[in-house]
Amino acid sequence: MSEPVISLRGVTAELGSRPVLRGIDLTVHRGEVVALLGANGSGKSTAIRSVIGQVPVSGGEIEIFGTPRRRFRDWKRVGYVPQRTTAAGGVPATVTEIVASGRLSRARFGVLRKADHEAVRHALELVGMADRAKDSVNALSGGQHQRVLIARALASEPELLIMDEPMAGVDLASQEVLAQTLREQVAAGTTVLLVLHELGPLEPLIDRAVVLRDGCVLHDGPPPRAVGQHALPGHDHVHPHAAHDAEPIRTGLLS
Ligand SMILES: Nc1ncnc2c1ncn2[C@@H]1O[C@H](COP(=O)(O)OP(=O)(O)OP(=O)(O)O)[C@@H](O)[C@H]1O
Repeated sequence: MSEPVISLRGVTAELGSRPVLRGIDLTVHRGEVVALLGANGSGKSTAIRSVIGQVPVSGGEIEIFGTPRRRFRDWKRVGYVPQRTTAAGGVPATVTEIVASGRLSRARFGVLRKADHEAVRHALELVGMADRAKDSVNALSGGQHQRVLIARALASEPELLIMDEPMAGVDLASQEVLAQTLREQVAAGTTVLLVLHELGPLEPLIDRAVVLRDGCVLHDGPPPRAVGQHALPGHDHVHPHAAHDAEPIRTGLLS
């Protein structure tokens, strides 16, 4: 197996006085696409925010590209799409400016050069938003905001993409566009960890699913075929690739 790009071992975190991560083990290897699944409040966002350093951990170890997270500085290698939020947070900015902000980590002395501007334009093309480049982000719909945030993450041409529900609020046609974009990124070797509620058009891309429940890993293995009826509490799921005598996996995604 190739080297781990993300590694969490026994990670615990509290928010307020509430234990939110209660000993998470999670490894994502180079080139893998791993979906983080689980019910609302199970700790998915907190887990990925602990990886990018937005949530302090109280125990365990996190490594990114083999470096302890505390010492990791090479953020240009990482693209992050936060859980759905407006791209500018009410600040007046154009679509290009937001996406360009994702390129700054690669720009020397914070100055964008021709190649950087091209990367920004390319990222906008990848998410089908090139025609809105000059528009104010405040004039975009929720799903368009989401696509701009994805373009911002892609603009630094990251080796690792961490995305929190990237498809939230995105219509099906645009989901297909984004799935195709992601497929190309993955084919080019990008590693992906993403929070999802439904596998949807991304399903064929997912190598592994990690299901959280109450801040613990409930399942780490083949993705469930459907995050719907099949995932209801108590439903015994046998993955079609599993051996015939394999133990059913209780995904319990929604419990
Ligand atoms: N800032 C905060 N302060 C206190 N508790 C928080 C805070 N943010 C999240 N929590 C709590 O931590 C738990 C995990 O939240 P988290 O956002 O990680 O869940 P999630 O699995 O991503 O959920 P969802 O599917 O709803 O996005 C929840 O019980 C939530 O109430």
